[in-house]
Amino acid sequence: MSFPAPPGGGDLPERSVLDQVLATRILDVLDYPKPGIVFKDITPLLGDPTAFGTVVGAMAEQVRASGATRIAGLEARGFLLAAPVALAAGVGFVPVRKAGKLPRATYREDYALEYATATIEVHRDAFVPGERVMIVDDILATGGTAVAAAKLVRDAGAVPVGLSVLMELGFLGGRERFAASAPDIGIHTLLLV
Ligand SMILES: O=P(O)(O)OC[C@H]1O[C@H](OP(=O)(O)OP(=O)(O)O)[C@H](O)[C@@H]1O
Ligand SMILES: Nc1ncnc2[nH]cnc12
Repeated sequence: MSFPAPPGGGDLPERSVLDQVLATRILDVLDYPKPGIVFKDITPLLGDPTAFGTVVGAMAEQVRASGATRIAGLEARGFLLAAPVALAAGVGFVPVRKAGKLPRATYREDYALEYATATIEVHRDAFVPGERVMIVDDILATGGTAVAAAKLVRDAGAVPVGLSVLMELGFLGGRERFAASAPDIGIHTLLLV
């Protein structure tokens, strides 16, 4: 399978399918949302059913291999991947939402990410006690979001067995930060930059 280069992109060198997704369907946007940030825009990927399907299929395979029975998807961009991955893997989906969006009793966690601070919540009864959960997001950057999500899953009585992300920004140290806080949770990354 191969992906056409974007307009003006020229010929691509020989690459794996996932590397082609990175090269052609995820765009760098400079100085967004703040000066100095290189924002990874995944909207071209979402608009291409072949690329989107490749990513969802690969992440669903990680879920099956992990034995997870539920996916915790992180608002907002994480939802775009986590919901189709949950369906493809045949497991349930639990939304981890930004503060104030869930209607019933929640656990909540404050955190800092690459360019902001935020609070996320999950319903207190979202999981079957002790069930295995895969956390799914689009990007692992500083790791602040992922660390907070793993804590919430534990607070809610489940067992986070993996973190699955489309892309990891290695230079921001999220993997190391996540591993320091949750050494028992495997990190699955499709694309490392
Ligand atoms: O590793 P970190 O430094 O924590 O950054 C990663 C997070 O940043 C983005 O979420 P954000 O809340 O900015 O945006 P969204 O609402 O569009 O998903 C992204 O979707 C990850 O959840
Ligand atoms: N550089 C970045 N691009 C897109 N999403 C992000 N979330 C945190 N850092 C990001």
